[in-house]
Amino acid sequence: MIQLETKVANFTKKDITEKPVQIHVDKVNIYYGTNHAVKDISMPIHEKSITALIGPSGCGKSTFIRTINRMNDLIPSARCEGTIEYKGANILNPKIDVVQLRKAIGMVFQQPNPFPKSIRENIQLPLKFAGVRNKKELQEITEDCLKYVGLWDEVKDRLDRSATGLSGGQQQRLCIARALALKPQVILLDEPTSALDPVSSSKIEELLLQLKEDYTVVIVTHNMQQAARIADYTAFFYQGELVEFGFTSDLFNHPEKKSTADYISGRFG
Ligand SMILES: Nc1ncnc2c1ncn2[C@@H]1O[C@H](COP(=O)(O)OP(=O)(O)OP(=O)(O)O)[C@@H](O)[C@H]1O
Repeated sequence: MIQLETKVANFTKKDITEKPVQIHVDKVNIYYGTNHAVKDISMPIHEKSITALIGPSGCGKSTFIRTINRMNDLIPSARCEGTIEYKGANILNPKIDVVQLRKAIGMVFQQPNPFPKSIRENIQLPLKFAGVRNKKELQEITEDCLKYVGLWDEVKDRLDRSATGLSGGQQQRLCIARALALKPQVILLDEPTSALDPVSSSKIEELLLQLKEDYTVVIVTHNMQQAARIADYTAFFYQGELVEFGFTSDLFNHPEKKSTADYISGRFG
């Protein structure tokens, strides 16, 4: 049992109004060929909350988060078993409409990956692909999403310039805006700030706290202070297993497992 000196989160357990579970993960196993990368994971993902996935390199965090919107389908050797129940269906069912799934469950990656197109096209191309044709509607959604991520004032005069001319932090906020344009319910973020400077990272953290008012957020992070600052729930992964899951304040202040305590106190990882 360890006590961190720093205040790990700006809430206590009793301040959280626990939201309903939106995604039920049950006995999920993921393999790359014979490598059993994720082992028998079961956990809830609560709606309009931030759930952080932490753990040392190679413990399966990215593999697991990618499975929630079937991004692992793109890896030929990947195979997944178990149930991830969302809206009454199993996300892992091969018959599920993956395009619809990825609209509902968007993803943002470690390296900002805007399309090498204009800022406007970054928001509007996925919308056009999804069938939105009305110019006024396209313009409104573009403005709303860029405002939501706090980018509108910075880019409104250069919407037709290349997105690759933006700073890393701006690009990452654009990628979040692009995901929001498709009106998702859930946003998955795989180490969204690890390639950014501290000021840009802090803006993204503020944005994530704002996002959870309207969206369910799942984030992989190597930065334990970040998990402690923003997450309502934290899951500690180690060697492919989910060692501990709980309220962030409990997990950081009163970890139940020795390996959790060792990891969050920096004794390994
Ligand atoms: N595309 C892939 N093909 C084959 N094996 C993979 C692939 N991606 C990950 N793995 C393997 O799956 C296991 C878990 O890796 P994963 O990247 O999910 O861990 P992680 O916790 O996200 O690590 P990191 O924090 O370094 O990103 C590792 O053994 C890794 O080598």
